[in-house]
Amino acid sequence: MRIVCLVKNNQPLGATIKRHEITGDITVARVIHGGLADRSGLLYAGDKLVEVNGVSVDGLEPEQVINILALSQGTIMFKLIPVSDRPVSNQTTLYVRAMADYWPLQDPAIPCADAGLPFKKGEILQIVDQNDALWWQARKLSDLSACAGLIPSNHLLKRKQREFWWSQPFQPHLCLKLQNYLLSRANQQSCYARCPSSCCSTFAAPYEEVVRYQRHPGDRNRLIVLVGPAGVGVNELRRRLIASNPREFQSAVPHTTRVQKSYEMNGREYHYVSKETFENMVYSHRMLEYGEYKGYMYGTSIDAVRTVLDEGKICVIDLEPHGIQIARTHELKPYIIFIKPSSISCMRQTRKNARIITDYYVNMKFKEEDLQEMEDSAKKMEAQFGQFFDQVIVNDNLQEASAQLLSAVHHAQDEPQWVPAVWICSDTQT
Ligand SMILES: Nc1ncnc2c1ncn2[C@@H]1O[C@H](COP(=O)(O)OP(=O)(O)OP(=O)(O)O)[C@@H](O)[C@H]1O
Repeated sequence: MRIVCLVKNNQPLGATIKRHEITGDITVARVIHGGLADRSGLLYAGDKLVEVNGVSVDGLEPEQVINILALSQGTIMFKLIPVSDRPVSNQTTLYVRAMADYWPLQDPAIPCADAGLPFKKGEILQIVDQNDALWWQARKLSDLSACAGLIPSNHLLKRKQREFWWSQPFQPHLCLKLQNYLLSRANQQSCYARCPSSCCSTFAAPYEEVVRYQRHPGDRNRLIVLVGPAGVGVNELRRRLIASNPREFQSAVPHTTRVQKSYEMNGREYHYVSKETFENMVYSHRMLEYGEYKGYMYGTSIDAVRTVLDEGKICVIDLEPHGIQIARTHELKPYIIFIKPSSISCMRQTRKNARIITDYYVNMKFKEEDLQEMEDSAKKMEAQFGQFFDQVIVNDNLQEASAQLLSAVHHAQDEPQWVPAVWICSDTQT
């Protein structure tokens, strides 16, 4: 038997308790890393509680013991039987990117909601304890000095996603996308990204292991991918970036099956290929995205991106969000920048003289519904793909957005970044 005294001082105890399934004893279920109990070094997972502040826990429910603990101020005295085999901590710290949001206060299954760590998709988490198959302990990268919190394990979060998915009304999944090889993404016909499992990624891993990556000056540049709703200014920003220094920045030359015009040069405006060649490229997964317009195929190939990168330049392309997963490879190491519209009231001012290309009109003024559609589409993109965005630029003032883009592109090449561990650890492409 051991007596343990902890001074609470309005902070949580930093431990959870449970009833042992076989013996019915109240035991310490887990000690939260960095919390009061952990820092004291006096409480361990598996310790059997006998008394709390002189009250026997025999026959009490865990909730009743928690109530006693919650009401205690100042010093808490535990009488306990120490666990015979203290867990040896041989865990390696792991960093992951959250691919889903998590709100502990809305999760009835969490052992202690107050000990939960809420997070949003895209946030980097430091996993400090995976001893429990269902509940891991983690900190946010943005607050590593804080005490850890409980998060659902990979397995558990996946199960939750699956349950949530089944509880939703059926919605047919369309992998149809708009495109911009010709005039505009807004006037496109059918266009497709290769549809990997990610496109139907309802059950994709909820956490992605990441590592810190610093590109060496001799390495290839990272591919820069711009994503945004039609009309937001992706093309304008890309054009301005390339025009600012064409020796440094370049776009990938698309492929097409349409006939070359007299003033065009093969490999400059497009790579002109036969339908058969184009289809072969699609089937051999060499297209990042492709589409059909007026009976001809258009697409951006991985080879075209590689050509730019091999010249030592920074390749800047725009992709529909469904194409992000295809571009996310060990070879291309894409840095994804989301171009976000500013508020509708701001756009009414800034887009007064701007022109949009629609299904029927080229160079048409933005109407109120175009701005609304842009805002709605941006929200959907963020909700579905926000976890992949390395940077978000609000395109309000064009000059400022261009300057931010330039700085983001250099940041991507020169500063250390969190990237998927498989890009670095594996020799194979992912
Ligand atoms: N910040 C801005 N302020 C004012 N006008 C802008 C701004 N950003 C873009 N524009 C203008 O808005 C129009 C649409 O931009 P852009 O063609 O780049 O859109 P997009 O995102 O590429 O969409 P799409 O592929 O449908 O054309 C263009 O006339 C462009 O000059």
